[in-house]
Amino acid sequence: MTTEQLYNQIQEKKSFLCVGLDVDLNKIPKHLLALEDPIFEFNKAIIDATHDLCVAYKPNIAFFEAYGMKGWLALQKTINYINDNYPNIFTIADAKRGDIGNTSSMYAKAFFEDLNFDSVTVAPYMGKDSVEPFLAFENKHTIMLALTSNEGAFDFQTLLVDGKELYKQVLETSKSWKNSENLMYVVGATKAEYFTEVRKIVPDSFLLVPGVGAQGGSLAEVCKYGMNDKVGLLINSSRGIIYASTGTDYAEKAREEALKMQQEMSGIVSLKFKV
Ligand SMILES: O=C(O)c1cc(=O)[nH]c(=O)n1[C@@H]1O[C@H](COP(=O)(O)O)[C@@H](O)[C@H]1O
Repeated sequence: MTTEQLYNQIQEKKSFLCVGLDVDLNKIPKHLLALEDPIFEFNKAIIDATHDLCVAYKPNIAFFEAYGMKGWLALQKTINYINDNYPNIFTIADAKRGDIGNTSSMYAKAFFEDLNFDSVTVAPYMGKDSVEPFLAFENKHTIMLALTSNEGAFDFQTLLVDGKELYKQVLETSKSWKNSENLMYVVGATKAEYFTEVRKIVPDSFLLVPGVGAQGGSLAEVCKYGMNDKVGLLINSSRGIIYASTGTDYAEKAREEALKMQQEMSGIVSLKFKV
């Protein structure tokens, strides 16, 4: 998918919501556990209930890998279900990969070719040759961690290197990499005050913004400081949407939560573009 197609979808749906699929068998409604593939059945119901309100889905790979072969099969069924039924929706494999070049190439193949995701999250710690193999794929996107939503972000990401915070160095340096137009960046919603600085370095890039909902970040604040001319944001909520209810009405309640976010986004988009 191209960023233009993603932007068109944002305009059409008046939404820049990404629903995170972080499926934990201890948290999903108990009646699903009797089914052959509870993870997929849970995802399918959430996707069917929210697809018109969001522009992206982000399965977090850890939540599938934790269940071994069954989990990986559920991941494959989930991505195929989205691609077959809602092909306009942007898909993010939240895998936070990155390794020496030839290994990164295999990670990229796994998520872009075998599973056919539109994007994958990547950690920048190993530098240029660990990220460029992901960037080589046309119309696929590499979402690199810049400033994360967790407390530990302050351990390294904001340390000064040559008088500049490390996350700023990461953003700046990555712009010189081959095919850097295929980069997007993760910036946590819990750090809204940093978005102004981020936008000075990457004014046009899409930012994946986790941390609203369960982690307490504010959608309005992120939009105030982080939005660009083309919105340029994908705001993720996982637990706040998918675990809105633990009863048989879980999909309905997930829709209600997604709708609340979409309505807030619709107001912001309409105001910004005066539509
Ligand atoms: O890359 C991510 O998606 C990510 C980066 C980050 O800085 N913080 C963060 O929470 N995430 C992911 O975003 C999701 C947030 O989930 P909730 O807090 O339940 O909305 C989880 O899948 C996290 O792994």
